[in-house]
Amino acid sequence: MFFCAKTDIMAKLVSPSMLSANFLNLENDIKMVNDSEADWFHLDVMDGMYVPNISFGLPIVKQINKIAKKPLDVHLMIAQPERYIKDFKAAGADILTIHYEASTHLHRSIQAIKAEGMKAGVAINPHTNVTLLEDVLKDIDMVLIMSVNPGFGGQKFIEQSIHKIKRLRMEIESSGAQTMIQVDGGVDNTNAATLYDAGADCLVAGSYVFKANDPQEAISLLKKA
Ligand SMILES: O=C(CO)[C@@H](O)[C@H](O)COP(=O)(O)O
Ligand SMILES: [Fe+2]
Repeated sequence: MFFCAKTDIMAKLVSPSMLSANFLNLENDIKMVNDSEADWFHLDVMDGMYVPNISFGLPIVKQINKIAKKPLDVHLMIAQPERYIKDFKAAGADILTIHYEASTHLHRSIQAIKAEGMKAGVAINPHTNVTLLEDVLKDIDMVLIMSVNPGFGGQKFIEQSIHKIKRLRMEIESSGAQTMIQVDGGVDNTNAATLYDAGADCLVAGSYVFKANDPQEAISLLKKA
């Protein structure tokens, strides 16, 4: 399943974050995700400016795209993301998520992502109120609620995020938008069911999946939560 509207079917998607994969043997982890119940590949691009960490960029996304058999869900944690929309399309991104806080002309950037034929996502940090997205909700395919501060894997889930998911779900339903809700940061088998119940459609999990003895089983547990 690529995208599905909440109103059609209860979506329970899982997008493993490759930030926690083994970069000495990335091919092995890509194949593991290909053969798992995961829906997408979550690729965290960090620039050391918008967030304090540097992860990977276009060359790695291009390589992953060569063998990934599922959509590439690219989470851009970079300043002025509008500069790279065409490049990430060329690298193979299917869903391109940019940060509300990093975008001066958010509406224009959303249109540019869609004009390239990608699904458009907007991410919000823990301090950003979901109501700020009211005027673009119908224009975007997905809202990514950061449940940790962006920049690193392996952080503790921020409980207030559950309230934000519920509030955003209510806003989406009352506006008639078809926007999906993705939750990213500190997700594991102890909070997955609560997040889906609160209104999440897609869970991102990095360390929970890749530190598990059996990563495919960890993905299945999230799908079944
Ligand atoms: O965007 C980010 C971090 O900025 C995430 O996608 C993390 O990579 C998720 O990692 P875990 O919290 O699941 O370990
Ligand atoms: Fe992410």
